[in-house]
Amino acid sequence: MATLSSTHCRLHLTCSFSSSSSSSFLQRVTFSSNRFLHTNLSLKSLHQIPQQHASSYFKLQTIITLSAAAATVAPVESDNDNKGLEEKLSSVTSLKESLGEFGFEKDENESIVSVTVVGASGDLAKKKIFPALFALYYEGCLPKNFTIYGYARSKMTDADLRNMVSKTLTCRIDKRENCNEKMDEFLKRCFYHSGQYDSQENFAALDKKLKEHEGGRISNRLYYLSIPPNIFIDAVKCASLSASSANGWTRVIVEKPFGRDSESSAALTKSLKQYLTEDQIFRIDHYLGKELVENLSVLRFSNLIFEPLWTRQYIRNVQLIFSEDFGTEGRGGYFDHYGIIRDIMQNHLLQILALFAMETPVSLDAEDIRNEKVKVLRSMRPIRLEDVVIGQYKSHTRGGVTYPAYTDDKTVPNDSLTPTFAAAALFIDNARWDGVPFLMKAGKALHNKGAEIRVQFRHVPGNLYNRNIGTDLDRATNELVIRVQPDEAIYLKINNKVPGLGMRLDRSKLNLHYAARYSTEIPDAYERLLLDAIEGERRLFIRSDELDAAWSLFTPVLKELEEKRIIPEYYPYGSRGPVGAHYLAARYNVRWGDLGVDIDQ
Ligand SMILES: NC(=O)C1=CN([C@@H]2O[C@H](COP(=O)(O)OP(=O)(O)OC[C@H]3O[C@@H](n4cnc5c(N)ncnc54)[C@H](OP(=O)(O)O)[C@@H]3O)[C@@H](O)[C@H]2O)C=CC1
Ligand SMILES: O=C1O[C@H](COP(=O)(O)O)[C@@H](O)[C@H](O)[C@H]1O
Repeated sequence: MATLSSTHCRLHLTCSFSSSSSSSFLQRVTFSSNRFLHTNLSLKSLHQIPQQHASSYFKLQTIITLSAAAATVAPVESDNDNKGLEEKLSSVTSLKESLGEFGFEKDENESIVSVTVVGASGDLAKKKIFPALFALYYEGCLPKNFTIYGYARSKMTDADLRNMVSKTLTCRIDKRENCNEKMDEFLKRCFYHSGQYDSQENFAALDKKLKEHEGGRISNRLYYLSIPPNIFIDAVKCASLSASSANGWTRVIVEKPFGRDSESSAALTKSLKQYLTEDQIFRIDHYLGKELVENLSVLRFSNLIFEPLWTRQYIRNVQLIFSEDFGTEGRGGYFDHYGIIRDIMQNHLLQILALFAMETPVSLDAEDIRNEKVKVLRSMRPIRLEDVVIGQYKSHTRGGVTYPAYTDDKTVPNDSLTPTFAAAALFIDNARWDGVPFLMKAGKALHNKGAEIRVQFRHVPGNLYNRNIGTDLDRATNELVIRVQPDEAIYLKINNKVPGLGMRLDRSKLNLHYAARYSTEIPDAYERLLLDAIEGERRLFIRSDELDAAWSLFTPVLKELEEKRIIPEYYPYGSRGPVGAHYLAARYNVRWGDLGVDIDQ
């Protein structure tokens, strides 16, 4: 038995080989990474892997490389085994040849990945995309051959772009070894091309430059649309018609908003599909790239103690909470057209809800997971207007500082009714979740910044310790908190005996505090998602039917709010938001978990 293992960035792969001639060459390939948790592939089944399973060329290539190496080093124990070795080598050869069937290249040196950031002069590109690409480069996660292009209308030279990007690379790893050296290497791979978003000619000029870098190798091209939504289609059309890869893949990351209701979203999808196939479209929801959101399924499906409790029998309510302690500063123009329900709830919080509530997927494959999420979304009860509370922040003076009202933003109309806060009660009408309120709350200009999932469990029936707990049984229910950000943590509130001779109970936490438990830094969501897009992994991107289901849920209530011109409840900048959110929760016998005094220990 020979065992080999290898690491390629996030991939950990072990091949186990049998030296017995009677068994097939590749007894087992144990393929483990943070997404392929455990997959056994036989040599035969390897030929049958659908392309979406073998989600990146790197993974297959690693198998091939290791297979070849293992065949060479496999211990030869008898004459029979010599014959076995010949078979092994011929299998490896045919395996290598079969790469073509998967559409993957044979050698990393023969291909190159170009990432073009469309809208490179903008806020998101500077704040998130370039730093994420650098972090991936620093960690050795980008392919050996890669080029990064910035594309926008602004007139800039390569040097200007590098200068602009270098200012943003004060990223999480800037204090680490060789950071400056790595930054210089990275910046040398960054280039700029100025052009209009609706000019095929300008994109053709980009194509020419990309080809020069590609130098005849297999070209794989990723476009990141970091531009306002009204120009998505122009840019996709031009990139697709004038600057697609001729011999490799072309993928496009599309930023939200994906429309503002069912109709506009369907129209956007239809237009995108004039130029791209669904497989080429990577609709990003960066919350899916956050570490603790990614961990949700692991927590649930790999711990026996959670999954049996994940049902209406034990869970009283689930809360999905997002808050920011700043307003729409600088983004009022965009925000006023969308509002907090479209900005946060319809996408980020709903995606978390779907992941939280889905049934066990058949596998960790992207399609299996997305199938389960769609089922949840399609089982949701239409949202009633009376189950929604909206608010808008008003000016507030504290400690001598005056904080602006939402409508003080010059790009926002004075009479805007756009909600900057919303709370809603949602229900999933299926066997698992029947009657369990899923409460969402999202707001800007609140007293703190954070995102968390709170799971409140039912009371202990016939609790022996009721007398010790007192009258407020709600305070004694268990609560599981998944703090997505900041200061990532997962903790479970339990009742515990205070040490001593008496019988006094208190509430304590079983606390998995990431900063204390793990020394590794948590990667930014954009790093994970960019890497996934490069590797062709679609699990964390939104499929078009998911998007349709999400809009079907929210569009009617959004329309009703707008048609009836519902006045938002005004709340002071920096406060805890409108009191209406408490009444909404109380209607379902729920108390927002983030408002109580949390336990420190
Ligand atoms: N910023 C953020 O935090 C987030 C942004 N997003 C989404 O990402 C995308 C990009 O966001 P962001 O970087 O903030 O956007 P910007 O407003 O900064 O726009 C990006 C670039 O697009 C070009 N541009 C801007 N307005 C127009 C216009 N009307 N017509 C043509 N070109 C224009 C500009 O480049 P030039 O003039 O050089 O061509 C600008 O630098 C948007 O879809 C946004 O909704 C999503 C989540 C968070
Ligand atoms: O998509 C968006 O997300 C940000 C919040 O993202 P986070 O990762 O910083 O929590 C929000 O500010 C913005 O309005 C919204 O468009």
